[in-house]
Amino acid sequence: MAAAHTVVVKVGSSSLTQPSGHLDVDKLTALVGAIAQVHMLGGNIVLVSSGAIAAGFGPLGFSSRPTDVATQQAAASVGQGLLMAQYEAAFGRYGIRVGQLLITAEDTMQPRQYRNARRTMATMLELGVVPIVNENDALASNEIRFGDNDRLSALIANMVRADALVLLTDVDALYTAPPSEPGSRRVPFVPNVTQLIDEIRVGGSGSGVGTGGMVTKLEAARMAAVSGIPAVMTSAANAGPALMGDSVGTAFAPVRQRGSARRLWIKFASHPQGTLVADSGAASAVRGGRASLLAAGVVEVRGQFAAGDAVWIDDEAGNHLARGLAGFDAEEIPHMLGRTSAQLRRLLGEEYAHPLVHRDNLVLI
Ligand SMILES: Nc1ncnc2c1ncn2[C@@H]1O[C@H](COP(=O)(O)OP(=O)(O)O)[C@@H](O)[C@H]1O
Ligand SMILES: N[C@@H](CCC(=O)OP(=O)(O)O)C(=O)O
Repeated sequence: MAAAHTVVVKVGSSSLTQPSGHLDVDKLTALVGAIAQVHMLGGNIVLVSSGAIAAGFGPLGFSSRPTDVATQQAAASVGQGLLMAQYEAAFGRYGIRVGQLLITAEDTMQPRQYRNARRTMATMLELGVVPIVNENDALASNEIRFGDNDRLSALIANMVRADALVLLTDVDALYTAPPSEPGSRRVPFVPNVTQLIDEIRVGGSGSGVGTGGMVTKLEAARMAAVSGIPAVMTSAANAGPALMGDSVGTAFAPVRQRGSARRLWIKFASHPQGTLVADSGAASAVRGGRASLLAAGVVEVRGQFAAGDAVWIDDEAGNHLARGLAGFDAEEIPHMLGRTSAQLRRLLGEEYAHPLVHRDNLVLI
């Protein structure tokens, strides 16, 4: 961490607000102080900040976080402005400019939006601006929204080629079980987060304002790890020591070289809307990696989905082999099953002579 040049810091709702649903300006100011210190030492920081919904519901007169999506979106629209006003003022005391980026899950997968977001953030960093990122809650549709910002922060870390990801929350570390359970123990280091799962029991949010709890934080750590990015998870109160490289919280080692953000999204963040069942030949081709799923090797299609939606690819025994983005709507696929590309071209036309899932859009489980 001490050697990292570009760091993505994610802070959760519970670390920025009071339980009443109003922004806790002292907490926000303390966080900004820690980030400003790194910035003044020449480090690049991208801040992924939650808190729009939590900051918006109190001023709108609600006594607790709304549960329906439309009201959450309205609360986020109110809260996002309040949040940015506080960040502008707090960073302004150090002479640091901030800029807002509101991103949807689609932006992290569509190549053009992805490139634009990456270029904008790179330019902001060159200009000495601290980008402050949140999910575009007002626009994100229910089926595809992240909801929490943990996984979004891992995708942003991948996007800006960060050297480290810092997840700040209301608990000081990962524990062997939800910390409210007696006997749960602190876990200081996770050498391979992709293999962790059996010994650690994780639960949802404990705060009433956060979303996702430890489940999505571990997913974010896993996404970072397979992108070659180390992660640290600790409480927002430990932001300063964590950014300075002190051993606080839980450190997650990277397990692999950097991969593409699009494939990370498909593997960890997409919501499959249906299933394509592969015959034994297609199943072994998919398992082997780098193969597209052709209609000739698919025996069944289940579910309602449109071209571009995520689907499971299963074998005939019902095992999940992979996730991918469908190349066609579910209704189009029954006419295509079992046919080769040449047959599809002849019978249905050139636009059908394509894989059901292209290998660039297919990720093994
Ligand atoms: N094994 C675990 N170790 C640590 N915290 C856990 C664990 N399982 C569940 N949690 C809960 O996850 C919460 C943090 O998630 P969340 O409330 O979504 O925070 P944020 O708003 O920062 O994203 C903690 O307060 C804790 O109650
Ligand atoms: N984009 C939402 C994030 C929702 C949320 O609660 O996230 P988190 O606190 O990171 O679990 C917001 O700003 O309110």
